[in-house]
Amino acid sequence: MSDATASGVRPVGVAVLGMGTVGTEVIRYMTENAEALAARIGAPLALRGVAVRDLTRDRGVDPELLTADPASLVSREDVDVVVELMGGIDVPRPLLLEALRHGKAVVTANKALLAEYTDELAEAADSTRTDLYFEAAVAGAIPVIGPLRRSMAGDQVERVLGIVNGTTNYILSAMGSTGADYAETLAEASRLGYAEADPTADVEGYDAAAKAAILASIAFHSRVTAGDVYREGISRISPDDFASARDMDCTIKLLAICEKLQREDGTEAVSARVYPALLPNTHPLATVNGAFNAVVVEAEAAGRLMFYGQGAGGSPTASAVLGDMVAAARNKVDSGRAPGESTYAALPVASMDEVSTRYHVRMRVADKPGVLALVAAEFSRHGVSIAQVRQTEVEFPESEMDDAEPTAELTVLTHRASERALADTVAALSDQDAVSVITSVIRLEGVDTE
Ligand SMILES: NC(=O)c1ccc[n+]([C@@H]2O[C@H](COP(=O)([O-])OP(=O)(O)OC[C@H]3O[C@@H](n4cnc5c(N)ncnc54)[C@H](O)[C@@H]3O)[C@@H](O)[C@H]2O)c1
Ligand SMILES: N[C@@H](CCO)C(=O)O
Ligand code: NA
Repeated sequence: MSDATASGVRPVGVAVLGMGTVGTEVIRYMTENAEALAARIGAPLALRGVAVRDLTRDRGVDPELLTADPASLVSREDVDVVVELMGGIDVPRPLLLEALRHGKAVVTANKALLAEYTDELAEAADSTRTDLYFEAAVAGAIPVIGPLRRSMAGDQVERVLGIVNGTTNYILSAMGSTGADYAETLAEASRLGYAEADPTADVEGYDAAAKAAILASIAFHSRVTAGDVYREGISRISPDDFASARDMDCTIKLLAICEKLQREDGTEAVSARVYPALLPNTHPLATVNGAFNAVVVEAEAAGRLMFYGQGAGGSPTASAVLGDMVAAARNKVDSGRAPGESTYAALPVASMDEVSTRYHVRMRVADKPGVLALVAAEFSRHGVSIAQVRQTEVEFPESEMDDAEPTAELTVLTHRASERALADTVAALSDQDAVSVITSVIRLEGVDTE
């Protein structure tokens, strides 16, 4: 570490890579609350440099500290903690490896990077016995990585169920309350600044899948990467799906689900998946609306815990980053180290075919004798047990009345069944002449009953 201050305490040197939405807030709070942070750490934080792309912009930071070359900061003698808030994978990956190999503690909010490369980052941190912190990478301000890594380190986590993407939760909440369709609501989310210019990572579930990978790895002491996570986005959810959910006292949420599965041979595996699912209105996650996030953790001894709050935005995300910076800086002052990554359990990742859940299947069928029996027979033939069936008559606009055959909409709620059995049932139903279309298949989560 570098020079001592007037009080004789050596400051903890900090380099911040990236000064965008989150980086700007981190530096602002770090400056405004410098005294309080110094008291909590036992030494002041000293900002040694900030990597930015555009050196000409006034950012309220001493221009001497700005550099367009992040590599020049990561191995500097007077830098102890490297805070990465640039985003992306290819640029930060070698920078953070370099920082860790030089013994710098790393704090990052970069879920995309962590969901692919935690292994090599953790290995680099181990090689110099330094820290790798990433609370902000999952559910922004909400403390969830810290509790899983530390507070629950003595328990056996069985399941993690979360709403971990604010953009999609905003869209689904708005669709549920206004009856608007997906495209209209996405446009509104963009207008309000919730959705990014390219919303693909959010609406197609990639962002949530990265977070699910990080959560599953920590919760089950195993290695799960983004590519291991089964993923479906929300773009096919329609106002009719919400109407049908309401009829069942349910809502629809994009869920990240990480759970331990018992395989047929008695061994255990991890399932990590992201998809929009029906959730009973009585479930604690059903009331999480707008851009908020929440994560429910179920563990053997603790039972069910719920973490709720702001999962995105400059200030909330900065809160998590600053918490990690304080912890990392304290460890530098005390020569301590945070709990590292533990993957001792090395559980394999289960395929989606091994997952079983309940399903809500909507289809349009010919409204004539024998059709209900035929549909029921297909479910039965594939070993899928039906829990409820609802039938409504489809009313056609007057202009189409002359050609229209009598048609019914059938809604079938199943008991728990395997993905494979359900997929086979749907394929068989689609081949039936009496079934004109399978309108939607949505899983039902958050119910304890079979
Ligand atoms: N914004 C949020 O709500 C939020 C929440 C949780 C996690 N995160 C994560 O935090 C990170 C930062 O997000 P953000 O919203 O602040 O992004 P941002 O795009 O607003 O900021 C990133 C900044 O990094 C700079 N940058 C990128 N590459 C650079 C390079 N090579 N050299 C110098 N500067 C470079 C960009 O110019 C930009 O100013 C991302 O990994 C993101 O996934 C963001
Ligand atoms: N795009 C993310 C930001 C937080 O990771 C979201 O909507 O939740
Ligand atoms: Na968090």
